[in-house]
Amino acid sequence: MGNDIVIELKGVHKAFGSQQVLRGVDLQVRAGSTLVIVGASGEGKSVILKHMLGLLKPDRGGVWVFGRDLNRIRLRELKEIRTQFGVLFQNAALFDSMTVFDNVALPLRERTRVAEGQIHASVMEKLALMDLLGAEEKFPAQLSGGMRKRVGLARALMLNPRVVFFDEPTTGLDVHKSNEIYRLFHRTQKQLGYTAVIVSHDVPKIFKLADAVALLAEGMIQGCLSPEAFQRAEQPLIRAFVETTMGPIYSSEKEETAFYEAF
Ligand SMILES: Nc1ncnc2c1ncn2[C@@H]1O[C@H](COP(=O)(O)OP(=O)(O)OP(=O)(O)O)[C@@H](O)[C@H]1O
Repeated sequence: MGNDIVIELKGVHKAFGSQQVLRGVDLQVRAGSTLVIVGASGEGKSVILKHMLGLLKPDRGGVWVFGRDLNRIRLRELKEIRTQFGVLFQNAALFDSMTVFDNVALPLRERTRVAEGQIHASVMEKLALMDLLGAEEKFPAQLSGGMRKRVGLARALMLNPRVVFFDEPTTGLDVHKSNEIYRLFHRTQKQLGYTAVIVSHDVPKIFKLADAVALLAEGMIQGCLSPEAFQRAEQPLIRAFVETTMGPIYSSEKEETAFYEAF
């Protein structure tokens, strides 16, 4: 594994009962890059993320994170690796009974011995980064969907992770709010320099942010290419995916303008 590869899957097979989901997935994630995994619903994109996070074990094949074989490490080491991960899943998974401040402070309180004074400073810094100052005493139910995702992103970035995983981060948001999430993603990635692995249906928008796009189909990665190469690829399954998803690229000129203005 080269020094600049932070995560690698080699020949990963995974079945649930009689359902064979992954049939030999090979994939590499480069340090500091943004990898976007695309593919039809139910193909196993989230299953790939769960292997990277060490939440699922392959039936066959292996997963290496920061050069370490997840099949050969102890739980303590896996937990140590996970402290360098940030995760933003579809529902943002906030605790409803906790304020925004406490939700964002949680990783520091649970996983570190940082003093409350420093926690306050760190939380306020992340809230400012997400344009959330003033919302710290609110509860999740009092927030809009877009704000909830931003709180989730603030929390995911709290421990300054080396890798951040996004599983369909804009599900349920309108165009404006999903552009806002991608704008904040772009800004924080530049500032903090993390590696990003994103599962998304926001094609073709996501191509603007990706360094590499990987198509999962028939249980395998059919190609992991730059967005430009992906859109020109001759490989029949990639071609078919591009043709069905790229259709009319933007539904309106207004939407296109709004997207570009967001950067
Ligand atoms: N823990 C599990 N037990 C049994 N089946 C599972 C489990 N996790 C995933 N699956 C099955 O694996 C398949 C792939 O699921 P996955 O959620 O990875 O798809 P996906 O590509 O992320 O889909 P979507 O784009 O709709 O989110 C599905 O058929 C799902 O039901």
